Amino acid sequence: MREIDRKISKLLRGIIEKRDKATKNGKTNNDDLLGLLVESNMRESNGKVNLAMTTEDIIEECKLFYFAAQEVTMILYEVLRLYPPVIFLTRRTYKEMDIGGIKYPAGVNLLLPLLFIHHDPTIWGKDASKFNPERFAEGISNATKYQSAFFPFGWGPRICIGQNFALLEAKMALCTILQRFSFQLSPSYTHAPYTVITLHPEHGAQVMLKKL
Ligand code: HEM
Repeated sequence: MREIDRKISKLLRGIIEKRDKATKNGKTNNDDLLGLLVESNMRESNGKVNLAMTTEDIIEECKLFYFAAQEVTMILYEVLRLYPPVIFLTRRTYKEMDIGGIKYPAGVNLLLPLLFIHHDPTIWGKDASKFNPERFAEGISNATKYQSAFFPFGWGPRICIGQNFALLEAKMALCTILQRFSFQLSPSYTHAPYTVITLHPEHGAQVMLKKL
C-alpha cells in the first residue's frame, strides 16, 4: 500500500510541478481539470502562501476526482451489463473456420447472445441478476474470470467507435441532473425491459425529480 501510495504521489507531483512551472511561465493550461485547479489556486491565493492549496492538497484532490469518477463508471458498467442496449451481435463466417474447437463452413450466421452472457451466473456468480456496481470496483478484468464476457460495446476490430463518447455523455448528463435535482423512481414505474432494435423500458422510466 505504502509503495503504491509513494508511486502515485510521485507521479502526480511530477505532473503538478510541470503544470505549475508552465502556468508561472504564462502558458495557459486550463483545458483540463488539473490545469483549472492549478490556475485558480494561483489566482485565489494571489501569491499568499498560507491561502494557497499545497501540492499535497492538489495530489489528494486528483486522487479524489479519480476515485469519484471510478464509482460513476462502475454504476454505468453495471447498467450496461444488466441492460445492454444491443442484446446480441451477429457475425457470418466468410470462409471455413475453427472457432473454439468447432469447425464452421463458410456462410454460417453466428449469434453472440450478449444479454445472456451478461446474465450468466457461471460467469458472474450467484448474484448475476443483482444490480451490484461493486463487482466492477477493480475494473472489468476482475469482475469476471472471462475478460471478454463483458462486451456491451462489442469487441475486436468492430468495437463501438462511440463508446468513450457515450460513457462521457452519460456521465455529463447525470452530473448535470444531480447538481440540480435528487430523484427517485416513481411508484408508477413497471420494470419491463423489451427490445425494439435496442433494449428499452417498455412503459418508460418515470422518475420523480426534487429540486435541490
Ligand atoms: C451506450 C451507448 C452505445 C452502445 C451500447 C453501443 C454499442 C455498440 C456495439 C455493440 C457495436 C458493435 C456492433 C457489432 O459488432 O456488430 C457498436 C458499433 C458502433 N457504434 Fe456504438 N454504441 C453506443 C453508442 C454509440 C455512439 C454514441 C456512437 C457514435 C457517436 C456509436 C457509433 C458506433 C459505430 C459507428 C459503430 C460501428 C463500428 C464499426 O463497425 O466499425 N455508438 N456500438
